[in-house]
Parts: sequence; C-alpha cells; structure tokens
Amino acid sequence: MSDIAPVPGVPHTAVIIPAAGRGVRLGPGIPKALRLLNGVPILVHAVRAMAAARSVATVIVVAPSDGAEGVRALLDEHPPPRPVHVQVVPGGETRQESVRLGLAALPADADVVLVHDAARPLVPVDTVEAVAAAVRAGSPAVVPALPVTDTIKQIAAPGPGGGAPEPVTGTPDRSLLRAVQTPQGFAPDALLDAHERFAGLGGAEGASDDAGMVERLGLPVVLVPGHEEAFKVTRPLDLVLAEAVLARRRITDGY
Ligand SMILES: Nc1ccn([C@@H]2O[C@H](COP(=O)(O)OP(=O)(O)OP(=O)(O)O)[C@@H](O)[C@H]2O)c(=O)n1
Ligand SMILES: C[C@](O)(CO)[C@H](O)COP(=O)(O)O
Repeated sequence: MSDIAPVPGVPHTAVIIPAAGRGVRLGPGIPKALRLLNGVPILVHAVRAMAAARSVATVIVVAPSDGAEGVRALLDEHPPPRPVHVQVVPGGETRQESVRLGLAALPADADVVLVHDAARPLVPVDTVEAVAAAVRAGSPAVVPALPVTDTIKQIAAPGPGGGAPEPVTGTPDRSLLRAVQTPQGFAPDALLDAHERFAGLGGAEGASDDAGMVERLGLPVVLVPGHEEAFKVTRPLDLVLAEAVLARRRITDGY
C-alpha cells in the first residue's frame, strides 16, 4: 500500500484523472477506464504514468458514479511506482462535470494542478514534467499539443449521421492547427475560477477540454510539445495501438 498524505504546506503537483466515462466509441462492455491493456486496467496505467513524475504528490481519480468503491479497491491492488496520495471521488454526467467534482478534492497546498484523461494511459513522464514545469514557471494554463497530420475540413453544422454527405464550408490553414492532449496543467486558481464560472454549460456552450474554459476567462493558454504516445484510447483500433506500444516498451525498456 503506497498511499501517503502529502506533507502539509509543501507545494506540490496534484493530478485530477477523469475516469468516469463509459467509452461508447470503444463499444459495449465495462467502462473504458477499466478495460485491460497488457492485463492491467487502463486507469492503472494512467495513474502510474502520472505518479512517475517527481513533483506529483496527489492523484484524484474521478470514478464512474456507481463504481467508486470498486475503483478504490482496484487502485489499492495496483499501487503506483512512487508513494503518492491517491483519492477516489464519484464522477458526473460529462467530462467537465467530472473534473469539477475532482477539483472539490484539490488540496490547498497544490501549486500546480494537472488534468489528465484516464483514456491517455501511455503519456510519457517527460511530457507530464514539461507541462508541470511550464505552469510552475508562470503560465496559468499549459497544454501539450501536436501538429495535425490530416487536412481538416469545416462544415456548417453536424449532419444527421448515417453516412449522409456533409457540405464543406472551408479548409482552415493546417499549419495553424494543433491537436491537443493531456495532461493539461493549470495554476489552481485559474482552473477553479473557470469551472466555477462555466459550471453546468453543456452542448455547444460546454468545453471539450479544460484549457478551453480557461481561455474563456481571458487568461493566456500556451502549448508545449505533446507526444505521439499520449494518444487517447477512443476507438477499438486505439487498443491495438496501445498494446503495440506496450509490447515495444517491454522490449526496449523492460516496462
Ligand atoms: N462523464 C464523464 C465522461 C468522460 N470522462 C472521462 O474523460 C476522459 C476523456 O473522455 P472520452 O475519451 O471521451 O471518454 P468517454 O466519455 O468514456 O468516451 P465516449 O465519448 O466514447 O463515451 C476519459 O478518461 C473519461 O473517462 C469522465 O470522467 N466523466
Ligand atoms: C481533453 C481532450 O482529451 C483533449 O484532446 C479531449 O478534448 C477529450 O474529448 P472527448 O470527446 O471527451 O474524448
């Protein structure tokens, strides 16, 4: 059992891991965060990835609301590689709501908060450290990002689905576009203010990432280089890719 309390009054990085989604795009079955990768739940990989960063002392896992006890037991069974304080709280109906519920458990002495999707289990520790360091250096919001590799088309509105053709309204300049990942890092007050201000907004008014909410406060958001292995497990093929990355790490790093 590696659970310890952070030393009171000592600034540290706290991480919120939203893990309460169902994983509809992955297909039917248990919640996505509990699906196995190399025999270990996706969520456990994500907690290990974040706990590998030396400044991280607290990890708040936001579990499916009907499964928080099971997630607690699972994390006790698979402790992270370093002693960090792992807390589990029940999540909400949307990612934004789940992050807000996680923020309610944020320790007062955290000087950096990272929000990291459970669904990005393979993020390298260097990416985590780089985001936390950039916040500590004075940026209120820091996001890992990669250039997009596909050409992106704009449409006026989502179509009815079912393969119906969608008229194109434009082609944005790809050199100005970035695909953003997690962990996204924040000065705690910036993220707390954003979630308080925009709580409950959904649909087109909601934000699909936390930095989007901080942008709306008018605070600067900066990008740092992301990593290919920080991809999000979203569709079935992503599980195949994740298994391949882990197999390669086992050969090259003994991971
Ligand atoms: N109500 C929700 C919805 C999502 N998430 C979390 O937010 C992260 C990113 O979301 P996504 O990949 O979209 O996960 P799901 O919502 O589970 O996927 P889907 O949209 O396919 O159902 C995931 O770690 C997911 O568990 C959450 O904590 N609470
Ligand atoms: C936060 C995120 O992972 C950044 O790319 C993404 O916006 C989550 O979106 P999802 O639709 O909840 O997967």
